[in-house]
Amino acid sequence: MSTGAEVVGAAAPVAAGVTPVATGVAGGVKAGVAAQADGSVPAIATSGLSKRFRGGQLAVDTLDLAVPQGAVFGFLGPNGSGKTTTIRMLLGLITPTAGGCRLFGETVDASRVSTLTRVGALIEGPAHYPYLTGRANLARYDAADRTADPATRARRIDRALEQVGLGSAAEKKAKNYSLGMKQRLGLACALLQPRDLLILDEPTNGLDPQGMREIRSLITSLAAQGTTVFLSSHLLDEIEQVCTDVAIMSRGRLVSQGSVTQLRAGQRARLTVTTPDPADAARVLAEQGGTDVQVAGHRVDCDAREDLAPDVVCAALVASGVRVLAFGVERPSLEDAFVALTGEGFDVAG
Ligand SMILES: Nc1ncnc2c1ncn2[C@@H]1O[C@H](COP(=O)(O)OP(=O)(O)OP(=O)(O)O)[C@@H](O)[C@H]1O
Repeated sequence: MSTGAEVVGAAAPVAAGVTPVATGVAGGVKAGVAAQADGSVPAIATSGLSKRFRGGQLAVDTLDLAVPQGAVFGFLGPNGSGKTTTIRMLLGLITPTAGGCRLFGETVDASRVSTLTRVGALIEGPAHYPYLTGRANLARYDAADRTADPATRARRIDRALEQVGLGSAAEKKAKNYSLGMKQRLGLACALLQPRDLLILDEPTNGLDPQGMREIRSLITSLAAQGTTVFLSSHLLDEIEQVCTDVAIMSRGRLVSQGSVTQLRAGQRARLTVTTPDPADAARVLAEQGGTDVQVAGHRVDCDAREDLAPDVVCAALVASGVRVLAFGVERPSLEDAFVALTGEGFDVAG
C-alpha cells in the first residue's frame, strides 16, 4: 500500500557544488539560479526537467527551478499545470523523460532513494490503512522507516499528531476521518522525523478555512525552525499568505519564479477612487499627472506612480468638488501577476 505521506530517503552528504540550472527571464523575474547568495546549494534545483506521459501529454516541459534553502516556496499553477508530476519527479517516484533534479546538491535517482532522508513529503490524496486508527497508521509508517528509533516512536507519534491538530482524534479509525483529517494524517507522516525539506502537494486540500489557517501557521512555524518548505497550490491567496518565494507554472512550463515581493513589483499598483462623479474624478486624476486613467461605473483608477502622492491626489479631488466615497492604492495580487505573465486567467490547464 502506498501512502501519500511517504517519508523518503536516507542521510545524504551535501555535494560541494550544484549543476547550474539554465537561467531565463520571464516577466522581469529571475527564472533559475545555480546557488544562493551565501554560496550554499539550493534545497531543490531542477534542470531541463521534463515529463511526457505515454499518451503523448507533455506534463512538464524543460523546467529550471531553484528553491533556496530556508524558503517557503510556493509552486503555483492552475489544475493540470504539472505541479504533481514535478513533485513526483523530485521524489524519484517517476522518472523524467529529460533533464533531472537535485535535492541539496544530490542527484535524485529513482533507484537511489537514499538521497531523500532529509525530505518529508505529502503527495496529493494521501492513502492510509482505513481500519487502523490515526495513531496506528503513524506507527506503521514509522516502523517502515529504517532510520527511526523504535524506542522513541511513541513520543514522535504524539508530537506529530499534536502538530497537525489530530491529538483528540488519534484513536479514531482512519476510515472515519474527514478529507481534511486524512490530509492532516498525511502531513503527520511527513513530520514524524525532523526534515530539512518538506515537499507538500496541495497541503490544505479538503480543509475548512480554520484548518487551512492551522496548516499555514504550522508551515510558518516549521520554516521558522529552519525547514525549507516547498508547497504546491492552485490557491493564489494561500501562496500569498504563507510563501516567501514563488514559481508559477502554466501548461507544464515555468512562467516565472522569484520572491513574492519581486513578482508583485513587476505589476503596477493602481490609485482607485469610488465616486458618483467619475468624469470629474478622471479629469482631476489626469490633471494631477495620473496615467492610464480608466473609468468603470463609479470606479476611476490610474497608475499609482511614485511621484503621485495619494494624499495630494485625494485632497485635489475633494477641492474640485468630487464626492469621494472610497480612495486607496490597490497593490497587485499574484493573480494579476499570473494574468499579466500568461495572458490567461487562472483556470484549469488544458
Ligand atoms: N499518469 C499520467 N498519464 C497521463 N497523463 C497524466 C498523468 N498524470 C498527469 N497527467 C497529465 O499531466 C498534466 C499535468 O498533471 P498534474 O497532475 O501534474 O497537474 P497539477 O498541476 O498537479 O494539477 P492538480 O492541481 O489538478 O493536481 C495534466 O494534463 C494531466 O492530465
